Order: sequence, then structure tokens, then C-alpha cells
Amino acid sequence: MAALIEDFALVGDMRTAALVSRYGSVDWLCLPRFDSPAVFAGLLGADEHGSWRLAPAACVAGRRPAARRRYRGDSLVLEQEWDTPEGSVRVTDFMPPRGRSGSPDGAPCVVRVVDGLSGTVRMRSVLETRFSYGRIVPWVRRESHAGHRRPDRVVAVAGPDSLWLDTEAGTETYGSDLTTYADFTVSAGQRTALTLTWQASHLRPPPRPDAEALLRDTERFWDDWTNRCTYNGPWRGAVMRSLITLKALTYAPTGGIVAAPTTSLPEEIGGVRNWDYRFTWLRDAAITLASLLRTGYHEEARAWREWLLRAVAGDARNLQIMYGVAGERELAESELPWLPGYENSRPVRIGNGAAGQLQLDVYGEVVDALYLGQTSGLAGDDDSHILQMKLMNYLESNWQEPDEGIWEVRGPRRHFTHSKVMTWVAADRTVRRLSRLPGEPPVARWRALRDEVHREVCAKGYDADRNTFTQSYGSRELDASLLLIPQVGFLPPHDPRVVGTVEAVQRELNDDGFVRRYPVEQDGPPGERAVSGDGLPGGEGVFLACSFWLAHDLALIGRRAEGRRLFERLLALRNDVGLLAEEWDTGHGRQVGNFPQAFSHVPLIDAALRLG
Ligand SMILES: OC[C@H]1O[C@H](O[C@H]2O[C@H](CO)[C@@H](O)[C@H](O)[C@H]2O)[C@H](O)[C@@H](O)[C@@H]1O
Repeated sequence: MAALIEDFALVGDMRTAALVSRYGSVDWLCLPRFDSPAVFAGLLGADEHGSWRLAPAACVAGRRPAARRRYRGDSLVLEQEWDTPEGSVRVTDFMPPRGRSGSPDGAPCVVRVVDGLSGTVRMRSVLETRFSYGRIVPWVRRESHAGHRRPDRVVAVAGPDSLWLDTEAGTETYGSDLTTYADFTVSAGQRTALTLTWQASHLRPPPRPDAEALLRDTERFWDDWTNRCTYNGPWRGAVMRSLITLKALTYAPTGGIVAAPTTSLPEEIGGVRNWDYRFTWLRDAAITLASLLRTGYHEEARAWREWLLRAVAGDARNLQIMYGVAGERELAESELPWLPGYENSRPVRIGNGAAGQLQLDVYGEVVDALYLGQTSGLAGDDDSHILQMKLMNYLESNWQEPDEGIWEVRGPRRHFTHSKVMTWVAADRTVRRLSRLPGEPPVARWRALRDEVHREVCAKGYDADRNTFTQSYGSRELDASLLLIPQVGFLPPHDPRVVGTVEAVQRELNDDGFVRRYPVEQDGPPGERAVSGDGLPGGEGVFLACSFWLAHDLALIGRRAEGRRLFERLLALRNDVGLLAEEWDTGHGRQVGNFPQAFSHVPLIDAALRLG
């Protein structure tokens, strides 16, 4: 059985990422890119779907977790320690940022350094490589180098992939039952390392990684990066960990940012809400960019803006709400029937059908991010100005269409209030932007659009009897996206309609003090599961982003102490290494959904900035 979601920590190289459990097992890793097929998919099944376990031999056999674990300072270098009757050891896991000095020629590599802390401990590595999301058992062979005193290399090959296991003197490797074992002992003060390097199978073998040099270089990389953070408020540790996570979700060659490095971690254990998040959503990436800008990370923000300009180049009618990390458009959704799914949550999906949806809010989020870039002095504004005008022209003729909205509902399109509010945001930021430019730009046209949208939202998206905005025009349902109304400046925080909406969401979408994104039907007809308003059967956890938005809003409407209390409770939901999935299951007290999730860590940062 896979570990709990919160049992995992993240390591990555800004092109892909691995999940390492507290049991010492790498259970998720896609190579060479975030969206490549997984070589370890044990997360969505069992060890036999691919995993790499490394721990004291007795703990591997008995699945004993590490006694302690932490990231080394502000870095993505993970340390886990086991205590055994024989002694104690530390395993340090990381992925070196690619293409830096010492890194094997840009080849992705997982490094596992083992330090003896006390006594003499027998260690075991159990490697089950299963290419193509757990389906393909590779050919495994040993490569020895005549005349070299270094141990043999073990290489697993299938189709386009090869994976090279390197060990150091004193480690014995052998194969059995489609598994590669490596046994060694480590005594106090000794250190040894195992590395696993991916290489396209038609290329020459990758050089042996130098684990020591890579560790030094990786630490230096994270030191330099985290020293650039400008946030020094009361929650620096949580904010820094969130920023490091966002950086780890960035695909360095292009600046694209994945929503999460996983697919199909369920929003309900045993349920069907299992989606692939290894893509760049304009919405998620736009809000990420804003958080990065607010905390001093202009370089990343600029890289994403350039990614955006390339990805959406062309006719605005062809804009997608999400792309591959290099701007790819074909993200067809399919199922992997051979994977049982995380705790039997089926189906496991790859690709994402939401790519073909109309989500009008995305225009507002993108224009807002461009505006923030423009007003924060990001260099190279010209193209972003052209893009902004293209988006506005499209929105002007299409904003009155119904859409699938921020939550990507799979039911019929609706006039979502939040989508219209974000149309207002796009027009508002355009008016503000143009008013700053010299000459006589056509501000009047966008001002008229802005005011028309505002009037319509207040007339059709607001329920005067209940003093709350509603999920869609004319509906009685609430929606947590309405919490963004004061944050984007659509109405001032103290407007009675805003206060009424915040209070209504807090009251009616409440679950244990946290917030659901919308009402989800729990009961179906006898023998059947109900289909919810979002077009899907079953339920889901409370949505962490929405819960952070509530904490943020409470501060905006003058209930700061209450906001801080909620914020602190939310921080307590992070796992022991500071990571959050998309949702929280209040019934079982555990994280659910893809992990770690940018859309949770971004509102954490924004709320910290507001509440601090
Ligand atoms: O709820 C159904 C939808 O769930 C996913 O979308 C969610 O994740 C996105 C990425 O973080 C986020 O931008 C969106 O607001 C969320 O609702 C899934 O990707 C969709 O395919 C699915 O329809």
C-alpha cells in the first residue's frame, strides 16, 4: 500500500521532481520531464509499479519509517534518519539542478548519500524500474569496465529510456525477481552514495555522477536562490518552503510552471476526481507569478511572462487555458487501466480534458499578472502590451458567453459570477495601464466595458435577499471563488455586499472551519452515487486555496485576529516538511489531491503577506 500523501517529501531539479516517502522509497518520478511517463509509479499502485527503496535492511523489510526527516535548511535537499539496534544512519536525497558544474551533462539524476551516524548498519537498496507508468519491465544488464577499480554499473533499458545505477566500492549489486538489489554496510563516520541517472537509450552512457560535488553545488544553488527572498515576516519558514516548492515546480528551460508534479492523487480517497496536474495552467501560473514578484523573484516572473508570450502566440481565439511546460497544446486525456490508483482511486488519468474548456476568468488572471509585471518594472514590456490588447479584443466579444469557470466543471456551461468578475479585472487593469501611457490611448472603450460588466455582475450575480453574491447568475448556490471579489478590487472590502458574501461563504461552505469550493452532493439515489453540480459523482475535501482566501478576506474586512487563527490552523495542515496537497479531508484528517500543489502554496504566501 502506498504511504499517506503527507508521508512524501519533494526533491527536484526544475525539470522534473520525485516524491520520496518517509519509508525511504522514491514512489513517483517522471523522466526526463515533469510530464514524461513515470519510471516509478508505485504511488498509484504498489512497489511493482516502480519504486526505489533505500533504508536499513531491517527497515526496508519491515517498512519502518525514518525516525526524523527535514530539508537541509532552506533547500530541496532532504535528510531522513533511521535508528536501528545496529546503529543510526542518514540518507540525503536530492536531484541536482541540471546542466550545472559536476552534473552529468544535463542528464536527470537522483542522488542518495548515506552517512553512518553511529554503530554499523546493514543497508539495502531495492530498485524496481518500471518504465511507461509502471507497465514496462526493462532489460537490466551489468556494465563492467575492465581495468577500472570502480564497481560495475547497472543499466535498465526499454524503448527510449535507460536508467543507470551507480554505487561505490563496498556495495554489492545483484538482480532477482525483476528487481535490482544493492547491499552494503555503513559505520559511524563513513559515507557512500548511490545515484540513478536517466539517459535517452540511443545515446552513449552518461558519465558517473560525482555525488559529493553535486551535493555541494545543489546546496549552493538553493542558498543563492533563497537569499534573494525579500519576505521577512512572522511566517518566514512557511513562506520560504512554499517559494522553494514553487521554484521546484518551474520547468527551468522555458519558465513554464506545473500545477503539481503528480497525476491522479484523488480528491476523495476511492473516488474518481483524479486529474493530471503536470501542465501549466494560465490561472495557476499567473497567480504564482504574482507571488514571486511580491517576494523578490523577478527573474522567475520574467521567465514565465516570456513563456506565456510564446505559448499564446497566434490568434487569441486559439488561446487554451493550459499548455504543456514548453507550450504544447495537445494534452488529450486518457486512462491507464493497469494502474490500480492511489488507494484504489480509479481511474488514473494522464493528459487533461480541461485543456479544451472555455474559462473566461483566465483572461483576467493573465491581464492582472501582466499588469503587475508592468507596474513592478519588469523589463521588456512591449510584447506583453500587444498580448494584453489581443486578449481584451477577444474578451470584449466573448465575455457574455457561459463558460466552465475557475473550477473547470464538467457539467453544462454557466454564467459564473467569478468569470465575469475576472472580466472586470481584465478591463480595469487595461484602463489603468493605458491611462499611464503617453498620448491618447483608447481608454474610453475599455472603461465602458469595465463599467458595463460591473453593473451586470451587481445586478445578476448578487442575491439581495440573502446579501451575497452567488455562484452563477440567478442561482442560489454559493462559491468560494467569490472570496476573491475584495482581493481583486471589484468592490471595497467594507462594502456590505462583500461582508455579506464572506460571511455567507464562511457559514454555508464551512467544513470544520475550512472552506469547500462549492456545495457537493453527498447522497445519491439508492445504489448510485449522486452527480454533483460540477458534473462528477462523489465528494471531495475542503479546498485549501479557498480556505487561505477566507483567512485573507477576514483580514480585509477587519477581522484580522480571526484570519490569523484560521491561517495558523491551515499552516498546521502542512506535513512535517511544510508541503500541502490541493485539499484536506476533514473526516479522516489527511491531505488529498495532487501534491504538492502550487494553487495551495500561492494563497499561503499571499495570505501571509496580508496577515503579517
Ligand atoms: O474539479 C474538476 C476539475 O479539477 C481539476 O481542476 C482543478 O485544478 C486546476 C489546476 O490546479 C485548477 O486551475 C482548477 O481551478 C481546479 O478546479 C482538473 O484539472 C480538471 O480537469 C477537472 O475538470
